[in-house]
Amino acid sequence: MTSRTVAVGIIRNPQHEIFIAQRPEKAHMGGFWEFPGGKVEDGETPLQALTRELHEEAGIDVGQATLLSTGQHNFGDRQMAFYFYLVEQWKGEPCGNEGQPVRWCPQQELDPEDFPPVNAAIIRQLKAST
Ligand SMILES: Nc1nc2c([nH]c(=O)n2[C@H]2C[C@H](O)[C@@H](COP(=O)(O)OP(=O)(O)OP(=O)(O)O)O2)c(=O)[nH]1
Ligand SMILES: [Mg+2]
Repeated sequence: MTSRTVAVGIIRNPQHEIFIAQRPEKAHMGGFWEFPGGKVEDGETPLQALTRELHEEAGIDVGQATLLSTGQHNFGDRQMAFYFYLVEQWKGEPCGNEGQPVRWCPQQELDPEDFPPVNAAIIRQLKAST
């Protein structure tokens, strides 16, 4: 079974809205909403991958990122480890840099059902932290 590490950015503004993007229909977990991010490449740390992915996908330069939690998910055909970072400082205006649908969602309105299964725990954690 293949095993990958994924770095994910929870981009949160001062109004406690979170920037989310919709995965392309044909991608793995297609159609679900996600926190921008992607796979850690050989030779990268998760934080380096986060910075690269948020530049590519959301058009921002990460200032500071705090590791909130990690998670593991067995998707049946693949095993993945996740690093969920909270990003509250960045340069630029987050956008769908790859043409993907994006929106700002109030933290308390995040619905785990809109996201891949591994996101449920971190969404619960965010909502509990107000
Ligand atoms: N970015 C992101 N990926 C997630 C989340 N939840 C979740 O299960 N995933 C899964 C979907 C994908 O299988 C994997 C992320 O890989 P990706 O498809 O974004 O990879 P990437 O940006 O490096 O893109 P690519 O080069 O492989 O096309 O993690 C999430 O909240 N954000
Ligand atoms: Mg990605």
